[in-house]
Amino acid sequence: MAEEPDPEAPRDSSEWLFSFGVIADIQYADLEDGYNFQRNRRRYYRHSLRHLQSAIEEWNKEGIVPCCVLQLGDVIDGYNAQCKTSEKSLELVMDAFQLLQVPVHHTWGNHEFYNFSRDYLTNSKLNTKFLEDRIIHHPETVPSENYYAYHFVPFPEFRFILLDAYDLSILGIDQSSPRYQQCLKILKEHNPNAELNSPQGLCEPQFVQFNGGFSQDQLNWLNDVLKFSDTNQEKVVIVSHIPIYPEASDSVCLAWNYREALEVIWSHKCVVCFLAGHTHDGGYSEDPSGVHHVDLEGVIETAPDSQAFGTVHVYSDKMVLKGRGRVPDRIMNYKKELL
Ligand SMILES: Nc1ccn([C@@H]2O[C@H](COP(=O)(O)OP(=O)(O)OC[C@H](O)CO)[C@@H](O)[C@H]2O)c(=O)n1
Repeated sequence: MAEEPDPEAPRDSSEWLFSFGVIADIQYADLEDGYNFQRNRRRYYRHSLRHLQSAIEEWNKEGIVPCCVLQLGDVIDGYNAQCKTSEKSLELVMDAFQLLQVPVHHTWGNHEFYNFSRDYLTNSKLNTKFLEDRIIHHPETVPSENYYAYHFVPFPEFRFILLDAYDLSILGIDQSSPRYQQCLKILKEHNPNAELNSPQGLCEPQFVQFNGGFSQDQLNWLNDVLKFSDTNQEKVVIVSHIPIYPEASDSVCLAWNYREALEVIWSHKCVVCFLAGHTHDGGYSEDPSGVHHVDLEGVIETAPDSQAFGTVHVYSDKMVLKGRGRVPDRIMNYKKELL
């Protein structure tokens, strides 16, 4: 287990344990290049599939293949819905993932809901809940079926938790449902704009339609899993499409109730890092409690001559993100309570 995965990495006394891959915001569509809403970032809809394929080739070729890949959401672009190519595009992306030698854990982002209903996603290949681990005699750590979240153990004493950042959202749900009405009420209470995607003039600019949040039910479940991890000296990685820490994201691209999620996380010692996508520009910050927040650079806004993915090497005292192309390297030391 002590073999060094990266021959160029500085050698130190820490022991390498395992590695995993990360990739975000592929947003594939068979379309010419376009731009983001502000028209200041180019989007490479067609080339994003090539970027994914080359990431998979590189992961498969790594000396020690990562144990799994975390796909941080927005796998195909919302334009597919307008072009009626949602299923075809999803199939192409899934065919690419099929070539990966290890399991992929899929997170759901806003573009999943532009293309598919929640019910459709639940029955699709983007539902990787079958990869979850159950903790015997701890029913409180079993997630509800009302949201798409689960946890798994890729390596002894490490628990990964996938969160559903659109658990509170008006995307992907039937407009006649009580849940839709409840979420629309929350959104409108914080956003008086006629265009609910617009953050203009908001004191809490994250309250836009293309974001979402975590229900109390999901936060209670997260709290119970983290309590178990604390008790059992586990180290935890949390994965969500939407970021929750303002210093690592722009103020618009945060989860509606990011403060509540932070409160839960900060009441436990076990969390090492929070990995998210959504912002496309990327970001990083270590919060005052020592949790590392990484917002991964999005594939969709990555020029053909660059790349956007990474491999996280997990050691006994830290995690090291080795980024490719636009994704910078990050060293995430464990808090002293975890050593
Ligand atoms: N200020 C804005 C921003 C966006 N919109 C509209 O909202 C929809 C989603 O936007 P889009 O940029 O496609 O969402 P992404 O998930 O790709 O990116 C998230 C962040 O924007 C990245 O910085 C779309 O219909 C936009 O037109 C808006 O109305 N006002």
